[in-house]
Amino acid sequence: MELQELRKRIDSIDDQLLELLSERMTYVKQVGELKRSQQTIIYRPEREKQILDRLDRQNKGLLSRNAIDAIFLEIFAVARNLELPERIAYLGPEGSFTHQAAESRFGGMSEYLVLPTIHSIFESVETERARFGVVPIENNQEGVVGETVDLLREKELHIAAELLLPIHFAFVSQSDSLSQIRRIYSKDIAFRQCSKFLREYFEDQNIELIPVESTSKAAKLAFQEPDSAAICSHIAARLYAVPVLFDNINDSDQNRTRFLIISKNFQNQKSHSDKTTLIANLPNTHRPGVLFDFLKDFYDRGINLTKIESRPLRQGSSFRYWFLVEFEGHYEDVPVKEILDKHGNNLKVLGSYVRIS
Ligand SMILES: O=C(O)C(=O)Cc1ccccc1
Repeated sequence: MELQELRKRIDSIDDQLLELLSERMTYVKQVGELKRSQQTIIYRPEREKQILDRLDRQNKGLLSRNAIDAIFLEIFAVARNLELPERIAYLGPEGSFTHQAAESRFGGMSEYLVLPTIHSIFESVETERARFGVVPIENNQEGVVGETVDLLREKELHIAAELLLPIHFAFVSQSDSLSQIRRIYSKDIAFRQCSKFLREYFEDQNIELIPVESTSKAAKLAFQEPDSAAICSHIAARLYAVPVLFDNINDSDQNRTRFLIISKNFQNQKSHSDKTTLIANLPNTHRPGVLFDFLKDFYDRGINLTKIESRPLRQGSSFRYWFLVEFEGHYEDVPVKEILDKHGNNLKVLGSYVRIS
């Protein structure tokens, strides 16, 4: 086919796409009207997952699952924003990994509130300055982000969804030579994920590792201070114009971070693959078998635990703990309900949401 003819066909498909997208939007609007009359929420991650799974099964063309997800997540976000503009808070400045995570789910059309700390993200969602907040919760090499886990217990918020992001770190600096570098800025969890690199290049040198609130803030500082460096994303390096000296310096190339989307008063309907997160503050944990008895309730009902993390209760000088527990299933499932009823006030459910593998 001639180039001109190919372009003509592409233009014609674009026209059809536009028309179909407009038609889709009229139906979304009608759903929105029905929902408003029922007082329900417009963001439905479990419904979006259902649509994406169905499209993936239908797909016989050239698009990969990732491509389908990227296109349709953007369509969903645009539709939600036309219905009801949504503001999303994330850990900034721009170019942080949390920024990437937020955009991957909420697209280019949402309004973003860029905040300096994880704590301020929780606060903005609590006070409803933002409808949703995106926070990192754990890394598959390094474990949990303590600040996020502790805030989940302190604040009365819910988990609407989870998402996973591959993480690749770059080492960036204005300096031409490593010997001129005096300080390295990054987020605490990022230093730990690049420990081999830091040992290999900087063990013998007198270099300060300075933890800051985010890797993108680190990149900004590295731009301002030529005798410093930062560990950050490629995107942050480009955004703040700091040259990349080493790429992919993470200890593991399978490095992934899990993020949560938090919201106030959010409840998901059941999907076919849900996960639930709860906080267990069990009484008498100094006695033998208390945790065992609790976990046995899950075992007896065939519920698969995916995570248990103990965190200090911070009660006086004691060494006592509460637990963040995650498992497969939805809080409306009968076996899960039985456990919730049995342990009543000792458990706080943070949410059931679509499980991402
Ligand atoms: O500092 C950032 O860029 C963040 O968004 C937090 C973070 C840091 C390292 C890995 C994943 C998330």
